[in-house]
Amino acid sequence: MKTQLTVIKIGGNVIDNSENLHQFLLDFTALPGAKILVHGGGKIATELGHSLGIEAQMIEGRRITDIETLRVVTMVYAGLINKNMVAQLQAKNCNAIGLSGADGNVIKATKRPVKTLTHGTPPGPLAGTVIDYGYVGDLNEHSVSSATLASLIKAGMVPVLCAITHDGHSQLLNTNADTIASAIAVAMSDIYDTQLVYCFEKKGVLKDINNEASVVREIKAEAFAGLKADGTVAGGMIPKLENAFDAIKKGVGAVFIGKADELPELATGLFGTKMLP
Ligand SMILES: Nc1ncnc2c1ncn2[C@@H]1O[C@H](COP(=O)(O)OP(=O)(O)O)[C@@H](O)[C@H]1O
Ligand SMILES: CC(=O)N[C@@H](CCC(=O)OP(=O)(O)O)C(=O)O
Repeated sequence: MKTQLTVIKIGGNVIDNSENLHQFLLDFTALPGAKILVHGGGKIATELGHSLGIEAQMIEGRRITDIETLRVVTMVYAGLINKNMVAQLQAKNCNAIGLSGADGNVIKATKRPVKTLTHGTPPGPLAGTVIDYGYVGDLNEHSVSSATLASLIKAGMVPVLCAITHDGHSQLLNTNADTIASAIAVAMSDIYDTQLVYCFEKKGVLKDINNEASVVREIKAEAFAGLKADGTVAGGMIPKLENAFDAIKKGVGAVFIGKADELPELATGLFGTKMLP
């Protein structure tokens, strides 16, 4: 029987609130079994960029990352956020080790080619637009070194991954943190019985975005297109659900989406939204 592993992703809106982050890291530390933390930080990168006169440009939930923006996101994700999070976990007796994808070659990515959008989300205004995302890294099934992550876990450490990857030729790349969490969960499924938990600031996927009591408890893959078409899920929730269903399809045991301050209940499936194949 495989050992259990929980891959947890924490979003930028929670990281931006020190009280919420402190409570989340306490709950994360208390979570039993092997675990990996993946963090975003998009909101903080946008704010820091703005203060430096570098304005954020997002297309379909992904940041256009020119060379100036790459510098900002590297400083924010791999530096400020990652190291603060590791220090806070260490203070809670969790032996965290902070990594970018370049460290130990844990995540190798490929620079996204310039592409023509075929559809847009929702379909319409962006169709046919040629987009150069710049220094954005795409992942494939060979990107994550599961053996290296497993050896850190076996040595008693808790890997904490940021959204910076590399291409193996000295180039750092910016990769969406939801995508990193999904790819790690998929790769680790070869070794562990893996579950993936997406934590953000809402109680789950909501039927009505303004009503926290409207959590959709389970979503089947086949229902996703309809939820997108009728506008129930929008913005950053679209790539999150794409990554969640991708993980389920590729062998991750369970995927949950929900509120960061309900992590214990979320990780046991009591609260939040569960993805179904
Ligand atoms: N049906 C929905 N339920 C919950 N959130 C939704 C929904 N549709 C759109 N969203 C939006 O998606 C956002 C989450 O995506 P994102 O900001 O990328 O997450 P993260 O904080 O994890 O990076 C929420 O803050 C919310 O505004
Ligand atoms: C390519 C790309 O879009 N990368 C993301 C990585 C950070 C992230 O995903 O942060 P959240 O989880 O807080 O949104 C970005 O720069 O916004």
